[in-house]
Amino acid sequence: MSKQLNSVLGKGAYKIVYKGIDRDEGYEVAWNCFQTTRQEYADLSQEVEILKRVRHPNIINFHDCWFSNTEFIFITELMTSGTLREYIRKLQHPNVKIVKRWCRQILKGLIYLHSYDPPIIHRDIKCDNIFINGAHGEVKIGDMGTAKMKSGKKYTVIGTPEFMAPEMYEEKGYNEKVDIYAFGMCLLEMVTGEYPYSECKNAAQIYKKVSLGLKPDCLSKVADPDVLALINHCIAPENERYSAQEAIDDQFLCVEPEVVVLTTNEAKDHLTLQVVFKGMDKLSVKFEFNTSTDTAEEVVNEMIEEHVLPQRYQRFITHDINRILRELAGTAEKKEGAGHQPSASPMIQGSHPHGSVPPMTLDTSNPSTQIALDRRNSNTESNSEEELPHKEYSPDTPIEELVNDTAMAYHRGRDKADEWLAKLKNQDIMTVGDLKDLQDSDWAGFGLTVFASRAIRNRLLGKSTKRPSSIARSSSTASEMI
Ligand SMILES: Nc1ncnc2c1ncn2[C@@H]1O[C@H](COP(=O)(O)OP(=O)(O)OP(=O)(O)O)[C@@H](O)[C@H]1O
Repeated sequence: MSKQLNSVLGKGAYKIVYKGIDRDEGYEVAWNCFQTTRQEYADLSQEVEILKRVRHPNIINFHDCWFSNTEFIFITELMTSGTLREYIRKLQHPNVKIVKRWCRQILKGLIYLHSYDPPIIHRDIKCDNIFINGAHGEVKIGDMGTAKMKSGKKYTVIGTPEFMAPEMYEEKGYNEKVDIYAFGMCLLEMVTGEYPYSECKNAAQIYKKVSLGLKPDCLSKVADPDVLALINHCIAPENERYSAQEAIDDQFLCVEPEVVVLTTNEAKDHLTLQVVFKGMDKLSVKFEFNTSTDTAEEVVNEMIEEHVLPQRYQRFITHDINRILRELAGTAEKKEGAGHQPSASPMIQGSHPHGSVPPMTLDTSNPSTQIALDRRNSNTESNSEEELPHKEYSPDTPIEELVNDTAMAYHRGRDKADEWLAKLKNQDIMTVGDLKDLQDSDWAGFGLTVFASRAIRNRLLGKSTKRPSSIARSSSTASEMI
């Protein structure tokens, strides 16, 4: 149950938003008050049911709602750093990196909404409805589901004229692509700092321009051809317009991977490497590399075949692994010249690095979803499940039992089991019952590798997939997430 606090977070044309506190959990929330009648509230029951089911890291969470007096009150996640619009004004011209980050997050939210059957259409995407949590630069879509509440009120147009696709003005009906049109206008505002169609004095003028197919004046100020192309794909006529997935796959938003060295063994011939996708904090692909037997080309091809990496990064990642191997070889030679180390052969494309390892980028900032690819040369771990007898776990079985059985089934040592346990316990998972009925997104939040998640789930569900790391079929491969 939440309690309203007196501080006003903001006022819009339709609602006042206060800060509130969730009395049970102790966290702060946004307390939204929307003037309505009991009948209108009752008419919204279907929308409310949908909103309660919507759960995505890039969409503001809807917690609870009720009718009181003349108000529809709904409690949502609190965002601490204001709206994207305020940020754009503050930063003047946000740099391209930030713009890409924002866009990817907004589009991930839209991909999620549009993947419902029938698709959930936001209908009022604009920079004032996109919120930021400054500390992590997290971006979330807000003002969900209010389009229907607002219809029939004194402002009859649903949406905001500047961001409304031409088909929204017509009587013919529209689909989820109206959100992509509005996203295109948001991107335009992000890169120019101007509200689209600011040359128009009122909604009627905007309507006239939009229905004549005239683009906003500030579009001519977009200098970057990639940005311009993406905006144009988003604000194109409905039948030519990008879907949310096509927009995120656009060249401008393509993420740039980088390969980093995580660990090496003492002989320096077994490396643990990681492909990190810049700007995609939660995604990385970790894999073993044996410099005696592997080549960058082979390893990358293998990961592409397993659908762990998208084909389009083949050249880039191969090149980056070879760069690392050359750097290792270079350091080895230097050391050799200085007489500190035994001789080292030049180490290009999989020859032997016997020299010492140079200081390399060690990315420890990325604890979350890692795809641990235990490749064929890994001499420590294997992914094939041993035929441990199937076991039914009752809900009150301590989580230790399930995790230890899983580790044993997949030949993982005590250390691994302890690492998995710590992560689960950190999220208050104490018994097998706590794991039942969890959604994919809950599992992703544990910070376990995809391998560990799948292995534990398989064990829990009594599945023997033989290859829990069969990343091609996993729900969060790089290729699906990028
Ligand atoms: N979840 C939230 N966390 C923090 N502040 C919020 C949140 N939701 C809304 N606000 C604040 O309240 C203000 C009013 O909310 P909002 O703009 O959604 O109202 P509205 O009446 O639906 O809007 P509009 O006039 O755009 O139709 C926002 O500008 C923002 O400052």
